[in-house]
Amino acid sequence: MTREYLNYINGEWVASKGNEYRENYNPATGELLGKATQSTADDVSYSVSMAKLAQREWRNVPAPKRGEILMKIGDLLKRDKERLAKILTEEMGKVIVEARGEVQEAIDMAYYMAGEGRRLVGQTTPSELPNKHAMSMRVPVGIVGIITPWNFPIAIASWKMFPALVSGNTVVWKPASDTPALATKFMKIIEEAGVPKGVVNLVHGSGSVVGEAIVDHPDVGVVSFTGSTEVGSELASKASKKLKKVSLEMGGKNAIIVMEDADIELALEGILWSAFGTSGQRCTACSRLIVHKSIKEKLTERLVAKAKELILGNGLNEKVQVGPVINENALKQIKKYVEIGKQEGATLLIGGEREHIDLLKDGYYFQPTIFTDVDPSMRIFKEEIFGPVLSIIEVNSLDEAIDINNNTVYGLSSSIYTADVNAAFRAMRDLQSGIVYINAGTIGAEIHLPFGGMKQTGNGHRDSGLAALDVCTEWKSVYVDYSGTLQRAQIDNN
Ligand SMILES: NC(=O)C1=CN([C@@H]2O[C@H](COP(=O)(O)OP(=O)(O)OC[C@H]3O[C@@H](n4cnc5c(N)ncnc54)[C@H](OP(=O)(O)O)[C@@H]3O)[C@@H](O)[C@H]2O)C=CC1
Ligand SMILES: O=C(O)CCC(=O)C(=O)O
Repeated sequence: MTREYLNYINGEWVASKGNEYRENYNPATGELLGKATQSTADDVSYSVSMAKLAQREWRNVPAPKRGEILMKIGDLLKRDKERLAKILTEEMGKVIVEARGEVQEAIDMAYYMAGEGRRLVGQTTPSELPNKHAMSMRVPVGIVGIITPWNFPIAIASWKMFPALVSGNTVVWKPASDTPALATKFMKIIEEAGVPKGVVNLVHGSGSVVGEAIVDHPDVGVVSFTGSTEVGSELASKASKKLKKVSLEMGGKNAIIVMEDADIELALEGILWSAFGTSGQRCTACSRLIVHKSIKEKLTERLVAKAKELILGNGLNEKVQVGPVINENALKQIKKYVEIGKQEGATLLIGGEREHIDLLKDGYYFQPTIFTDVDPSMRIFKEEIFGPVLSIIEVNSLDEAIDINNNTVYGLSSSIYTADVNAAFRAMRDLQSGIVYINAGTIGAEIHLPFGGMKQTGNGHRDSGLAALDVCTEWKSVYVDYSGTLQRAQIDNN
């Protein structure tokens, strides 16, 4: 029997009245997994009204109690970690070990934000006047609209949802159309943890209907989005006309720099997993390798040999290292860029084709692909491909490497391999990206630090870490005058 994924609105599992469904498939095998209800703008409107009602009480639940509920969510995610990881691999394709790692991020985020329930610190300051108290506190914005992508379907949702909940907001969440099964299982855990009805609402459906309705709704105070630059910038311009707060986390064209004094074995591992892990479908994936001329040949040779040995296949098999890409469109998009690279004059060293695996004929596999002789004017150097495609660029100095790293409209993650502490500190200072790694690849962010990028990767906001609270709260400054007399600051009596 085909599984049905329903909306969860005001504590009830319901299908959209529109009565339309979208099927979801296992990208490793082509197997039909289930079908998700396709919601309408009316469903969004109903969920927003329920979220609004629920927020009246939720905002007054003491924050430590809200934190306890998040703690419970963390416990349940931990209990069901293996089941969640399996659903994630089946639906999205990433290999099981990465899926476990992603679920762990949601667990970590739940516990981290649970602790925030006992902090949520504001400031107290001296007043200019006698017998007057001055302080500031965070207050919830109200309703947070969350729109998430398929590549990290539970981690990114947790980065956005848990800060919103602990600070007293309610949520309307639209997951990606390609990952409704995991969203449903996540929502069931939230329900089981005792989150009151209406506090988190899940609405399945397309970006153009459900996503836009969330952005358009006047009662949604914040929209937190991760996905493509095209959709993010479009959505932001609409929302900003309504003076909404928008947090955007979008593309990347991340680079690893390898200097002549680097530990080559270490660098090879970092490059391999940053470029080909998750089939290159991370916004932090490394798609540009900037190598010092003196070691380029040796590094390239070793890298190609290692990439050839990667085992492609169904990520449920523990031995598999690279799973499929998300769908047929992704395959086409990646192949298109391979052809562009060839036409632009880059040299294809390995890969470049769809991979057909005997027993997995309907899976969407793409070979790990490496280009060399790439220059910064090429589209494969500049544009996000979101697949297992790496471009190698040769440099003569650290200055040149940093310039090339920064020569992109994006600014998410950068890395440098070097044994020179001076070079490491210069890179830390000068690389224009929200995340910098020294002697590690471009992937593997931890939840207690801010996650996000500079330039066109985002709009200045961050997921994760304490910075995530800034997205879903406002600052309120409060003055308490207990002098019993009329006193006014900033009136000069002298
Ligand atoms: N920075 C990152 O982490 C990510 C970047 N990307 C980039 O985006 C590209 C495309 O991936 P994709 O997942 O399709 O990204 P999209 O930007 O299309 O989708 C991200 C989310 O936004 C929704 N959405 C789509 N259109 C609208 C709209 N008009 N208004 C509101 N919400 C909308 C999607 O819904 P639906 O699923 O229904 O279309 C999904 O939930 C990738 O190739 C990659 O370059 C993708 C994923 C993550
Ligand atoms: O690799 C990471 O650090 C996180 C990646 C991620 O969240 C993304 O690609 O969307």
